[in-house]
Amino acid sequence: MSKKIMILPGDGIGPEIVEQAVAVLKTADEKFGLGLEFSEGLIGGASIDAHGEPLTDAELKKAGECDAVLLGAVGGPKWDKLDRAIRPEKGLLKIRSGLGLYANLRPAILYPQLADASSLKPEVVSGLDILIVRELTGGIYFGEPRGIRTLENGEKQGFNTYVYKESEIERIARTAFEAAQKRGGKLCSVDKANVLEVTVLWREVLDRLAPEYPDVELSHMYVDNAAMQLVRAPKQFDVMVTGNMFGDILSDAAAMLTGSIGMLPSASLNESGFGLYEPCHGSAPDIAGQGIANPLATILSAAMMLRYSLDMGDVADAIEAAVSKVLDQGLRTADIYTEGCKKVSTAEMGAAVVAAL
Ligand SMILES: NC(=O)c1ccc[n+]([C@@H]2O[C@H](COP(=O)([O-])OP(=O)(O)OC[C@H]3O[C@@H](n4cnc5c(N)ncnc54)[C@H](O)[C@@H]3O)[C@@H](O)[C@H]2O)c1
Ligand SMILES: CC(C)[C@H](C(=O)O)[C@@H](O)C(=O)O
Ligand SMILES: [Mg+2]
Repeated sequence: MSKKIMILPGDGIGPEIVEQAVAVLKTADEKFGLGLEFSEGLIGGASIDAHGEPLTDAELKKAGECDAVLLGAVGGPKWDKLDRAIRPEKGLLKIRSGLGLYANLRPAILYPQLADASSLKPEVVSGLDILIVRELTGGIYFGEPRGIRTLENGEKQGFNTYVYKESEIERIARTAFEAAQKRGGKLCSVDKANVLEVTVLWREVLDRLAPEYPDVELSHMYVDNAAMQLVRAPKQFDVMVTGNMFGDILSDAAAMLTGSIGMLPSASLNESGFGLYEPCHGSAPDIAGQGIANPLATILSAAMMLRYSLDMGDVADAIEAAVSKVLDQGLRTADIYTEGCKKVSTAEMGAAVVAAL
């Protein structure tokens, strides 16, 4: 039976990196006979330009009818001056929320070949393998009321609302506990329970569920300390679980431990295992169009797609092994380049992964 994959390249470097990931998927399809079928759609600035909105309802419906979605990135200076309701980023929030993709898995793994490219000393990061589980459809990103209002004295005030229901906390917590069971058995929940009531509730729910997972060692950490610990001694962590905004920030920090944000893939899953797969980075306007972006985070996101949504774990393993092989060959895009290696373009890196596969 064929598997329908919707491709949403988006903006900036999005189309450049997605092209390489699709080439890898097509090669895997030919080699292993996967029966993949591709369709392409618009999101972000590309959709604003074509339809006046960052994601049409028709495109959202099409995405939901596929088996999985692969996305590049959205946003860029061209659309920064638009009314905030039609910013490219709203398209991303609409697809995440519209498809119920509450569980965002962001694995930060250091490939040993990139130890020199990490921001930290090799001995601090060698063997690093962390999974950040980020709640993706709630919290301050979606809480109401929100907006910018004018006060009686004429001054403007911006406001957002940080809310989580117990049920929202419970389902992401279960995702994280189950992930910890399959990995190193350690779960660190990150909050700001010394200040924010919403995260006092977060902590309570995690503690209530903990006895159901006796094989998982649960700890709690305030987000400011967690940011510090991530760059001090990251290997103390196995699985980290946190809300939408803290997860956004901590995953970018974790990215640099692996050498570059261009190495960090992600999966965003709903209750039935349907998923959207995208690199954790953005549209990188500063390097867009130059053919130098690192496509590996997107290629690794495609591997996650095969593993989590299409039940093709063996093929995912083969793609990850191909990525490791090109790193063994010393090939590096500019962001992960270190002396003695061979600097390659986006397309050369993609072609090398295809060849290795
Ligand atoms: N998931 C997404 O679509 C997503 C994520 C983050 C930011 N954004 C959007 O992207 C735009 C730019 O945001 P930003 O500059 O804060 O973050 P960014 O992640 O786009 O870029 C941050 C830095 O990392 C570099 N970088 C990112 N990806 C890279 C790659 N694959 N290879 C090499 N270098 C890479 C960029 O060149 C830049 O210096 C904004 O409009 C933002 O809203 C989108
Ligand atoms: C572009 C933005 C809406 C998005 C987020 O904050 O979730 C991005 O930073 C990410 O990490 O995927
Ligand atoms: Mg982010």
